[in-house]
Amino acid sequence: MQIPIPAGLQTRMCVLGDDVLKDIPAILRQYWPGKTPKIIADANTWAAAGQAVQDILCAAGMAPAEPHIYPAQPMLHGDYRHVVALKPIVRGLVPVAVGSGTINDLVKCSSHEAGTGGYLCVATAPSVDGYTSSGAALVVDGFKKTVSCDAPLAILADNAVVSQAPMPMVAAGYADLAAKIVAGADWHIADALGITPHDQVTWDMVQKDLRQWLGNPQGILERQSEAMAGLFLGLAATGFAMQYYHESRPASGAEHLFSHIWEMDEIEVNGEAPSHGFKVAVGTLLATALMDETFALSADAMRACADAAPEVSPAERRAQIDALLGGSSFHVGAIDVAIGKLLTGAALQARRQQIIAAWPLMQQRLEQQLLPYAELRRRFQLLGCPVEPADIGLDEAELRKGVLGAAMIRNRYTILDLLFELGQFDVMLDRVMSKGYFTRWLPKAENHRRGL
Ligand SMILES: NC(=O)C1=CN([C@@H]2O[C@H](COP(=O)(O)OP(=O)(O)OC[C@H]3O[C@@H](n4cnc5c(N)ncnc54)[C@H](OP(=O)(O)O)[C@@H]3O)[C@@H](O)[C@H]2O)C=CC1
Ligand SMILES: O=C(CO)COP(=O)(O)O
Repeated sequence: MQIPIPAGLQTRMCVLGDDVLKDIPAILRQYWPGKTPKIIADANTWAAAGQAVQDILCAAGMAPAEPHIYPAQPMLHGDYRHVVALKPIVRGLVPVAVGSGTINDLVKCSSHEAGTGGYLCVATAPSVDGYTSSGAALVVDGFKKTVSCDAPLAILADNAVVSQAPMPMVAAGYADLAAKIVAGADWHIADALGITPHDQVTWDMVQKDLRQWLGNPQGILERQSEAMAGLFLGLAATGFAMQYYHESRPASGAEHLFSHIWEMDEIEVNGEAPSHGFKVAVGTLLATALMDETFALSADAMRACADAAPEVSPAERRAQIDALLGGSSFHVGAIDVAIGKLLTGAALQARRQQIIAAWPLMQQRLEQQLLPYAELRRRFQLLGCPVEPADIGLDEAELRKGVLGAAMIRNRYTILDLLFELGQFDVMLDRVMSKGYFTRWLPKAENHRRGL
């Protein structure tokens, strides 16, 4: 199946199908005539598809370079330091990324910076929406950000490989796709306030068929071909939306920001970092709960709460940032972002009025947009996604830190900014924590990381 590519994107082809790896030599000759391919994989993805691709290249007389294979352990992370190391390795060659989100991001960024004229991505799991996007989600000097870089020229996904990927990776992809529901709600909020207006073409790329792609979790659990294809198609379409929009707003809202804080804090469960999609699953439930609690209030009730809430001065905000993130590698970045977007005085009052005026519109849009919390949780549970903070190694303090810190690290207007500006951040967080949305946190005594 040729996955449709919106006009004007860098990506030239995206194929999901049976036995597609054999087409790789022809694709390489078409887009990179006369150049030498080099596979970048890790031990797991080498076994899943890398060796097969190398054999196909050799059999086709393409004389591929020696593959670059990362060990399976310690697990590879999307850290910019790997990009620095990879750049000289891929320079002058055609990089062929064989792997999932991390390998793809490392190859995407290093190919771009080494000027290879693009790269070929061979996806090995339906675990993320990043294959088709034009950014790489990387930790740069301790700060998780999306680094802008060219998208792959071609993406191939072989059914036999992606549909046999480990179920936790499939579930992670489902959660990354389900996150687009709540990320869309965040965009509705920003649009209703005139801060980030919708781009209809981008919006439709993600949201038009989203409920259909997500609608058969049982089929995904059973690895039914149509349901699996829908999952991959949805993730690919979302990546294309990021590529088209030139940033990740169509794919990410508060739920991703929570996940970034937890990733930067290197949370672990049983000694392993939970996957991107698993952190996003808990983030998606958390953001849904925050939105449900917030918009359960009428405009009048929210106005009364906001009127009684004191404003936060730059010095007070700075103290909050220092207290929460001081000593972490992302402290300085957070100061720039969070102080930069802080509203005070007349500007804050004007924003509060604007929010209250747009309240009925936001309520109506979010009611249509959001999946009920219980249904979202049921689907995640069915697929084996985490649904409780303890499932991804969070104690109560770390969960709170994710929410408070998420509001400090990105200049993207979400429910978190709205709550902060209304002076209702702590109130709504306390409600979510006390009303049974979550019941299992890691006991503080078991959290040995960083002396939390
Ligand atoms: N650029 C963007 O727009 C986006 C980027 N991301 C980023 O993607 C990263 C997460 O990617 P994700 O795919 O979840 O995880 P990883 O790429 O980190 O892979 C997790 C594990 O799965 C293994 N694996 C992959 N495919 C197979 C397979 N077919 N069979 C067996 N094992 C397999 C990998 O092996 P091995 O370790 O050997 O590779 C690895 O051990 C994060 O850094 C996230 O921020 C996420 C969304 C969007
Ligand atoms: O992970 C992403 C989308 O799934 C990228 O989003 P961010 O903008 O939060 O980095």
